[in-house]
Amino acid sequence: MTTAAAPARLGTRRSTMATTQSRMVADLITARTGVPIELEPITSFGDVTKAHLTQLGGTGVFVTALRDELAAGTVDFAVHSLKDLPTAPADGLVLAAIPERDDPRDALCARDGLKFADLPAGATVGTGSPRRVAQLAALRPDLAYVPIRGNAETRLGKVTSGELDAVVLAYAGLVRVGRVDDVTDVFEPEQVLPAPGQGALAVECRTERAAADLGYLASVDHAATRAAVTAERTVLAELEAGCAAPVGAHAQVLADGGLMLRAAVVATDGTAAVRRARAAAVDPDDAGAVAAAEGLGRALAREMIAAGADRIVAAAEAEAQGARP
Ligand SMILES: NCc1[nH]cc(CCC(=O)O)c1CC(=O)O
Repeated sequence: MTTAAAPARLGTRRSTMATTQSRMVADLITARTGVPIELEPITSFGDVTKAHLTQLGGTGVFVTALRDELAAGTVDFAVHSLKDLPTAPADGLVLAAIPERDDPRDALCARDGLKFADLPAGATVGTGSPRRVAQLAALRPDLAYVPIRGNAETRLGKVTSGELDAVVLAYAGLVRVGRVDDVTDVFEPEQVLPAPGQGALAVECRTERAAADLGYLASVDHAATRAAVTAERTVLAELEAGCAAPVGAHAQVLADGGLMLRAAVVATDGTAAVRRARAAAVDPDDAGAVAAAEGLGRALAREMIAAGADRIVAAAEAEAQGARP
């Protein structure tokens, strides 16, 4: 139980990006509610293993350790990168707040200030994301895509050391670790659709506490972000795809209050793709906004499945299974 005097305990992974984003959320909560918060660093299996992400079954590994501490009551709430959260809800836990998202786009960090179009044929591009490889290979099949692991600093080091010509990372993550100056190009969603929920954070706590002593977490929820990421993640869920699947999705609240959702499923070799877009009248401030966003995501996913998207997802998952020891 958190007393009025004792600071609330916020569970966070130890990486620079995780602690920075947790501190961002903690400061926002304190600014809006006056509640003092202290960060409790937690080590996840994903942080200590050298295995490739696809061999670990996706980014769920980063999440499990934080959720164990929430269930045990050793921390009061946790901050995750939303895109790392499995779409299936966790028993006894709830996303009490989804703060306003940062820039969701993917970014290129290349040597010599090079833009994507200027990379020479055969240039090496490092990424651990099948979603990025699939979409980049469709744009530039003449480049060599190299699987990489590690935090943002480790990945950027492969470019400065000359091991790779470029790496691709999320713009939001680069901002949070103070490395936005390494960005040499940014991919618009029309070129490379981000991961569902990319750039957004999620504040998670035990369900019964969200409506009780942790009710103040709702103070940092951002309705337009919640509607957008709900639509994006519903596409992923409906496709029965994991966080490591070659699925991109991005939703935007339109000026007229509608919600425009775009999604793509692209074969990891860039040869086959299903891309669709659909809009719906979703007012983020309306009580039914989340349900309407789910309906939009479900409808778009079913349209994509009818065009063969599930077969591309299944092939990619089989390929990833084949890569796991
Ligand atoms: N698992 C890696 C991860 N999880 C969230 C982000 C980016 C930050 C965000 O999406 O909030 C990253 C790094 C990356 O994709 O470059």
